Amino acid sequence: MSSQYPELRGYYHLRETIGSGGFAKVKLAYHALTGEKVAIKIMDKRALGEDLPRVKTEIAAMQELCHQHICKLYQVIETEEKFYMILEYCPEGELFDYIVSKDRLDEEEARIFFRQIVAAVAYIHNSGYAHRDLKPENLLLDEDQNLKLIDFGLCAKPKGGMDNHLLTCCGSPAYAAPELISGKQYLGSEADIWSMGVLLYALLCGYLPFDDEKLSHLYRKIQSGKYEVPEWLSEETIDLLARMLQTDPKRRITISSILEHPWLNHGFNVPVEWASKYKRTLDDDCLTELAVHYGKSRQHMETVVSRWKYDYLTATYFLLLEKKMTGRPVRLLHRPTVSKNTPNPK
Ligand SMILES: Cn1cc(Br)cc1C(=O)Nc1[nH]nc2c1CN(C(=O)N[C@H](CN1CCCC1)c1ccccc1)C21CC1
Repeated sequence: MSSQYPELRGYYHLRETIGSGGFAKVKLAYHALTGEKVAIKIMDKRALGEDLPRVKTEIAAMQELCHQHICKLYQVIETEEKFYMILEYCPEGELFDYIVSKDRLDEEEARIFFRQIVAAVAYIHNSGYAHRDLKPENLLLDEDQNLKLIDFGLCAKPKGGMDNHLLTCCGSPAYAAPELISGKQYLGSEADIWSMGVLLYALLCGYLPFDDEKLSHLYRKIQSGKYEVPEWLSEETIDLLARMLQTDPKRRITISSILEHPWLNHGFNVPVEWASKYKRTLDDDCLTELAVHYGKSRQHMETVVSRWKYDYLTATYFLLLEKKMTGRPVRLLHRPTVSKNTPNPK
């Protein structure tokens, strides 16, 4: 198998394919030095065609975005024919499948998830990005049922900041804002708020507010802004949904007002902590373990890690940090885990 992916040999031990889309596939793998599970998104450049810029967009965005509710990028490998993105592994799969398995979520459970989604989007917008493809398929669950946002291939970082308008129509139709499908100029942040409204509705109802087999009929429904309000929704829920699914983007609720909305804070006495929990400074224990492993000084490791080249060292640092944040020993495997195709050293 690794003969098919020679660039990964010795660094990652590949396992089964866990996802495959048009121009990409995602495989489970183990990072050799830490033994940690990762998800490797493998894209073939030829198959990508004119979608190639999307990959560069996604890589650039994910290198800048470091947040507890955004799927972490550890390493990027580019070869003649392929891109490899080594990403955080989320063992519980897509939020989409979770909603389907439960029909719909009750308010308490939906609120816990939605607070995490709002935290991720507030952080992205504050970093000057808009995701533009928010939907339950792009939200994965980790082992603690925490949400991780993925697929930044359609995200935008408007030049000159978030007040500059975008034009490209993208994302999934059922989650697309009226101004986006009418081909008008739009603000990525406002379009994201609309998609979050559709997402919240899907969490609480188990079906979409605007749906139709015929695309033209779906567009008409979205532009009407009319949707069915089931009797199990509370007043506060109905109020928040109405403010997010506001067809006029200039009257639509902003992310900062969502953070203060009664529904989001019902039963909580702390506001949503949307700032990144990742520190700017490098972690001492991780640097020390790296220094011991590579036989270099701690100072040298700090200098090299700080270059954030998203190479194997960046991945090893982040995965050591992951072990520390989840209360496990900050240790590298001195003899990397032997996989069936690692030849015994002579
Ligand atoms: C499905 N599943 C079930 C279990 Br259990 C774990 C998973 C799983 O996929 N876990 C997982 N961890 N980390 C990742 C994944 C999936 N995954 C993904 O990036 N998955 C996306 C899913 N997109 C949603 C809409 C279109 C495609 C993907 C993108 C291209 C090709 C295939 C899949 C990453 C790498 C970030």
